[in-house]
Amino acid sequence: MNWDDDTDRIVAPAADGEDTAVEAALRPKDLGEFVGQEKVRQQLDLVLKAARQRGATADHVLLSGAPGLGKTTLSMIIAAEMGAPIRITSGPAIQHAGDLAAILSSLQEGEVLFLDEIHRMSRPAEEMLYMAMEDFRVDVIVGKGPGATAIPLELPPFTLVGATTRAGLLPPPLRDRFGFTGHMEFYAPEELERVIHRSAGLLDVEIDPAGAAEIAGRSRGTPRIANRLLRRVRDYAQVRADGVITREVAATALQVYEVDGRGLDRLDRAVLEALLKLFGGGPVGLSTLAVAVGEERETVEEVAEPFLVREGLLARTPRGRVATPAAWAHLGLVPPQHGGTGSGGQQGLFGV
Ligand SMILES: Nc1ncnc2c1ncn2[C@@H]1O[C@H](COP(=O)(O)OP(=O)(O)OP(=O)(O)O)[C@@H](O)[C@H]1O
Ligand SMILES: [Mg+2]
Repeated sequence: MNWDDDTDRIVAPAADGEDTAVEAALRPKDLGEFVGQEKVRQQLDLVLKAARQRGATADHVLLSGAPGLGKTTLSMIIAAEMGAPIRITSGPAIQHAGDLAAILSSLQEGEVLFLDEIHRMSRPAEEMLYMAMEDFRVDVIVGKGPGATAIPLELPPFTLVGATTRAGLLPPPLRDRFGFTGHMEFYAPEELERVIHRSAGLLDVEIDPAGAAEIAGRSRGTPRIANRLLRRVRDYAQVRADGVITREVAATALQVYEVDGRGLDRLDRAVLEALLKLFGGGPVGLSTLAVAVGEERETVEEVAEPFLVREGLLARTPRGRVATPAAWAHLGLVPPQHGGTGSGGQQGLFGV
């Protein structure tokens, strides 16, 4: 398996081709259907209601958060709640200021412009966006060199919804031009259970509460992963069981896909096992750890570690990677005793 392409993993947070095809059908259509994110939902509800009452276009909204938490979904909900059309584009698609000018000048009044991956826009486009957001105006440059002139072009009021997985990468002048910023958090297991029940209903698959809880616990706080695991469990339930997703069906199915009870996959477990069994829990350098699992440094650092750190299973320290007590417990191993000879570290090294 090619781990460098993160999308090969069943627990990858980014969308794969199948997700893209299915997600449209599973997307909540209004704020009421949108599960969890209570704070963002309440705040956004106020922003949108107030704008509607005033008969005005809603303020620009920035949504930040990890992949698969619902940024695209929420942008579509914003448009739906405002009864406005939505235009979808992304930072990487806008390389020249002219690309952006063309989009902006064709917007209708009140339209929502969704700019995904806004942190990946080119600099000149970004600067044009500042003026468009603040003054609803762009300067179209005609001609080149000293003879070039800027022709101001009025824009109808619109709502920019920007999405980013890396809010920290946005230049402050851009961040400041959003009237509201919503930070999307990872979802609690109970919230993911609600996502799973809802999706199961839409996919017409029978699932009991324990089955939903089992999938939720392995979904890494991410609705996209919950929906993906649900689809794989559904396949298993259909082929190997009587079609109903129970706790046992979910657990067995996800074992087949090597997703453990806490949502770790094969790579995550390989990293943890190497850290515990070969290096007594660390500290060990990233490069050494990567060699031990036969992976690139970057793969370990960018693909496996973030979730392990978030789960409190692994810590990054100045001296190297260290396993936490929770890591030993998760793999059912006993940490080495400090001090004595023939310690657990030795046992870890040669024993297993
Ligand atoms: N709060 C939610 N309630 C129900 N389903 C959700 C929720 N958030 C996300 N989903 C589901 O998860 C899937 C992924 O969501 P979405 O595409 O909006 O994520 P994203 O944040 O835009 O991800 P990316 O950063 O990769 O673009 C969608 O199919 C949607 O159905
Ligand atoms: Mg998205």
